[in-house]
Amino acid sequence: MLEFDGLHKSYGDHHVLEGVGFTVAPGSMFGFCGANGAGKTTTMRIAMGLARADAGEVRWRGRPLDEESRRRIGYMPEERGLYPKMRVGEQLTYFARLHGLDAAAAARAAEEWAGRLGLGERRGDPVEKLSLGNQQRVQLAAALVSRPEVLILDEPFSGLDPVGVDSLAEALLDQCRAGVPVVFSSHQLDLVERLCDAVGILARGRMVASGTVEDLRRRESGRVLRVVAPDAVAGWTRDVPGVRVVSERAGDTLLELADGADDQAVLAAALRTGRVTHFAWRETSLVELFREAVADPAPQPAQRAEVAA
Ligand SMILES: Nc1ncnc2c1ncn2[C@@H]1O[C@H](COP(=O)(O)OP(=O)(O)OP(=O)(O)O)[C@@H](O)[C@H]1O
Repeated sequence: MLEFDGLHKSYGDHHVLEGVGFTVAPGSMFGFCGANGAGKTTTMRIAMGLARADAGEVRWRGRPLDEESRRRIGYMPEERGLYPKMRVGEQLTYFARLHGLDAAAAARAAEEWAGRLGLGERRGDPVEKLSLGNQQRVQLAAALVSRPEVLILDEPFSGLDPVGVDSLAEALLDQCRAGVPVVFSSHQLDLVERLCDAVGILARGRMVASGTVEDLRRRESGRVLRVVAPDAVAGWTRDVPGVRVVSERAGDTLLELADGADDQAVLAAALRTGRVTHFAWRETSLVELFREAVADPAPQPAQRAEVAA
């Protein structure tokens, strides 16, 4: 297990992390989400020893990470760290050697990863001559080239075109299948939903939601039903208890049902308006779950009074 346990970090009086914790099992892909400035990079930098936690620790296989175990982690920093004038192939070989591969194994791994990430023909080019997206691929290859036991990647998909996204996604899924735990941060929630078997959402210095996307859906406060009844007029659900209208347009209605509200009573009310052409629970997207999780909690009455005073 890769365990992030009770991480606290402040810069001056700014509490960035206030007890962040999550675990990533071998062979699983963890999507680390949160608004800009939520603390994702800080969390990853602490894991890599580039920032010091005020409290808490990160463990791999039950032991706190140290310099030695970090050499077995493939890390892709947000601020990217390539040598612009060095050729792609040399650079990858260099990173592989830094992580302990011998010269022949490093050269083989560099060639393999350049090929797998679509950089085969660019091996002889200096990095600075590559487009940003291709530099991104080199950075990822640099994280993979040492056959890491763990992958920690800070926004690896940003700036990639759809083909780049697919080749990176395939490479990461391969790593997972080989038993590597993968953590990556991303604002591309559709991608996180597609690739990750677990997701964590960071807000206000804590993980406000974590689990599988299915878990998060189950924990959601209400369930959303879509009903299309072309002849219905606005307010047709008025008499059904526990139902809140989310949106209503030309007979196409989204409804949030409180726990215990009767969906069959909704159907009966819809049928009283005429034809019903669609009646189904709607799957909440990760984007909606994210919005709900990071929304500021409503202030308590006492706090409201303070604000008003
Ligand atoms: N060295 C530092 N000194 C002071 N404040 C810092 C430092 N590093 C990070 N911060 C602050 O910590 C907070 C969290 O930053 P961090 O980069 O970890 O967020 P993030 O979730 O990765 O954001 P993004 O999605 O925008 O990359 C921000 O408010 C940032 O300004």
